[in-house]
Amino acid sequence: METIFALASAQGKAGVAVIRLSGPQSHRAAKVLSGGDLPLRGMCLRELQAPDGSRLDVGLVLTFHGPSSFTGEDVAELQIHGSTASVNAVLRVLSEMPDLRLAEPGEFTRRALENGKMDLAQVEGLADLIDAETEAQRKQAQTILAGELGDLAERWRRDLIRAASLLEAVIDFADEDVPTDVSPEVRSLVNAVMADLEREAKGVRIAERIRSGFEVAIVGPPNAGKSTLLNALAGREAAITSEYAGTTRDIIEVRMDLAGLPVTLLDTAGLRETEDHVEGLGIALARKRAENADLRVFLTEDPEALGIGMQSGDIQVLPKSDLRSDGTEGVSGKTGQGIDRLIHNISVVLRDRTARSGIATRERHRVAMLKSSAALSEALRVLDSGPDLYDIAAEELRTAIRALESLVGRVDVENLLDEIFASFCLGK
Ligand SMILES: Nc1nc2c(ncn2[C@@H]2O[C@H](COP(=O)(O)OP(=O)(O)OP(=O)(O)O)[C@@H](O)[C@H]2O)c(=O)[nH]1
Ligand SMILES: [K+]
Ligand SMILES: [Mg+2]
Repeated sequence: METIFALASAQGKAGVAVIRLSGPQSHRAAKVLSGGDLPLRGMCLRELQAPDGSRLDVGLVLTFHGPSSFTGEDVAELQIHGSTASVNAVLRVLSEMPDLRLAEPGEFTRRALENGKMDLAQVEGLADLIDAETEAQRKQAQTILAGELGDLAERWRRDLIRAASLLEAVIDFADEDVPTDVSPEVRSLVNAVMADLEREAKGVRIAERIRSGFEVAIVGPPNAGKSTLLNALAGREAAITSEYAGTTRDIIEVRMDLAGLPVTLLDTAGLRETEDHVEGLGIALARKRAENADLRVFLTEDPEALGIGMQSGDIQVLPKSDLRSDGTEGVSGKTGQGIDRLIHNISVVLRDRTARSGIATRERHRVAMLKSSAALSEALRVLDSGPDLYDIAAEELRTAIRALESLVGRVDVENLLDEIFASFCLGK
């Protein structure tokens, strides 16, 4: 096994930079760099030296012994000053050592997977955690990283193995009198797993939204103040505003953290009948994107006039509240009046939806769970034909079990690994 190394912290200036090494030569390399023996375990402060004895930097050297390390191999970490030049100097010396090479993106984590330190779902959770920008994303990633999907899959797997073994007992003793009818217990085990699988599969859509962000479209007639509102929500001049009706034509997208939720706000063209060809194109685009968004904010007194249906959870809010003297509630992008309440109302609707997400987070998980569920439903159907077809039902159960095993990467995932690890950053 080769020893790999990489900068584990972010590129660029920082207080501290962490260089990580993993593999059989990692401790020896750290020892050569620090010019002397290292304590058997733990951490020490050392001067790091180039082969000619010149000083590279002073830093902390940490050693971990496999299998009690992130990768499961011997690991060393060098915490040095977070300077681009210091990091490059240490990386250069490492790259000149025999048997050491720069790690590929995700290679440390890949070794952790191969050494059984984490399952495939946890690897995905780790990737999500590193990408997490909002509180909702962080929490979702932590659940997966903690191994909860793996635990759930293991519970389902155990129940299905029990169901299959009940059937197999009948098959094995087909010539003898098997006193009890096993099918009620098999049915009940299978039905319970199927119900779980279907609930989890449904939650994936929401979980994916938490990962990629909810789209919230601002719609209204021209000059309602949509772009001004978008800018106020985003806290910057993302869209052009003017007194000219028909200013916005393209969709303006702003990614933001809205009360801990990842949201992409969409500003759209004002909706009206128009003779202007280009404005008409903008309006068609606005309708399409708004209808497909997760939530619409209708900035208007008359939503019906816009020709887009309000969907469940959609929010209507009156524009330019600063111009209203009648005390009605509304929002003003100009003065900021009502903005906090609008943010609150949007977050309540979205948070209510996030409560419906389960533990599974990815399309890959959904496909595996539906495949498993389809095999289970086939098993139940075959079961109706009585003990003669129990072997076929048992085979369907095994298909369902294999689909669940792919969730955590026990089977059928070789071709997936390159794709998953390619999305990792260097040094992870
Ligand atoms: N008094 C007041 N004026 C506003 C408010 N919001 C926007 N305006 C003004 O109304 C005009 C239109 O604002 P925009 O934000 O461009 O409106 P829009 O809905 O994006 O318009 P289109 O893109 O043309 O559909 C501008 O002159 C803004 O300064 C508000 O809350 N109060
Ligand atoms: K305008
Ligand atoms: Mg606009």
